[in-house]
Amino acid sequence: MKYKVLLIEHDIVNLRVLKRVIGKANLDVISATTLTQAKAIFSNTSPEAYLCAVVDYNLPDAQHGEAIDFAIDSFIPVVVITSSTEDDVRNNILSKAVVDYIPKKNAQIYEYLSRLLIRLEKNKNIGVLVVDSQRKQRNAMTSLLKRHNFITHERPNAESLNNYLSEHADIKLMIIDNDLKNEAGVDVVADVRKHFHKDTLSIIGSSSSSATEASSRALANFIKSGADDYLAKPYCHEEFFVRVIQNIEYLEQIELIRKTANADYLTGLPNRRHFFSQVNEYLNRDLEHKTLALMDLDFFKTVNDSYGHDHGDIVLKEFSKLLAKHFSTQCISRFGGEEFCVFLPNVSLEEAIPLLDSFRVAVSKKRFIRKGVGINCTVSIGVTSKFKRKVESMLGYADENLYKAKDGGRNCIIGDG
Ligand SMILES: Nc1nc2c(ncn2[C@@H]2O[C@H](COP(=O)(O)OP(=O)(O)OP(=O)(O)O)[C@@H](O)[C@H]2O)c(=O)[nH]1
Repeated sequence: MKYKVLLIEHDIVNLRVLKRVIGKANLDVISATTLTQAKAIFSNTSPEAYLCAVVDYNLPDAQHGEAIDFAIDSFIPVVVITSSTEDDVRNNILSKAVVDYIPKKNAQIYEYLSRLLIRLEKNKNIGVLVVDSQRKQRNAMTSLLKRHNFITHERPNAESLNNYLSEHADIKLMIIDNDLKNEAGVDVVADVRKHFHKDTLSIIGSSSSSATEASSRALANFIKSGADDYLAKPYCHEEFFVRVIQNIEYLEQIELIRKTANADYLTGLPNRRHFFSQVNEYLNRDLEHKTLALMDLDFFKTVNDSYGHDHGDIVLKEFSKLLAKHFSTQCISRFGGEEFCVFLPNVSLEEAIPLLDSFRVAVSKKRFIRKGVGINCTVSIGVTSKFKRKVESMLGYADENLYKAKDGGRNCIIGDG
């Protein structure tokens, strides 16, 4: 779903630039130059369709931030932009439940806004769990989190916490108070860490000790027990968001590194190393059937030589998409060059051959087009269900069959004889 952003800005030049920035973030812009106009537009739509509103503090018909109140009352998160440098304007803005406040100083604000919009959209799929015995504290945190579009979860204690986390895969961050009714937060963190690794769940410990020494002891205890960060109460909103965002971004970076390490650079398919680790997991499960197919595009050198390397790359990418579509529930991989592999767990050789053959036919019928030039390609496939302890043995048998398929004229499948 493509979200909308309600933009209320009276300066025409700025309006044009902001529209471009928001459009570039792949969001639909609904713009108005006055509050009256914004109200008229908004009356026909539901707030759920909006990611946020970007609102100028000073509008011709709303000179003191009234447009902010309108957006908040309409349940849309608000980002305020203003050219005012006065302290009372800043204080007035920050006294309202806004997401952020951006002074119109220089061109950098557009870059900042662009990153903020992307963050707000991503947050819609990210859950944050607040574990605190005090309802007031839980409400204060969840209301701040909702402002930034997070999915919020609350628990008054640690009862069945591991089950709750397992059942809610959207939760990427847990903020936990140390003074829970029947347990210390640090002990709960130590237990949670037995089941949820730092790569998949971030934890911020929290406590309301007013003494500096006690607070720094709580921090050390939390970190030693497996938390990633610490938030002392009372906290200011900006510190709260900085810590939340930093911990979420850390997880996103880990995820990005993991994806990059596991993917083939050209096609995005799992690479050979990742394929081996996936298949080995299946092999440890003692499956009834195990089938593996090795595939190789036919005369691919001729494709490169006749149409150029770029066209060859397009063929490899399109072939990969087709492979992923046909074998969406199996383990697939680009092994390198024009060689691909599919592991079909719990599929017998007899069941696999028609599936693989329908893929072979689909490849032979596809026109791989680049810059208006279309070419056809075929694929040879060697398939096996023979297995001796390791995946490498299956690859050896599949390779022998692939060799026979090439030798037998290509564009065909050869199974165990
Ligand atoms: N465009 C492109 N070509 C690649 C890539 N990796 C390997 N190749 C090319 O794939 C071709 C493989 O050629 P060969 O091993 O001779 O095999 P073939 O021409 O497909 O012939 P058969 O396998 O016998 O049907 C070579 O020209 C490689 O340069 C790549 O990432 N992109």
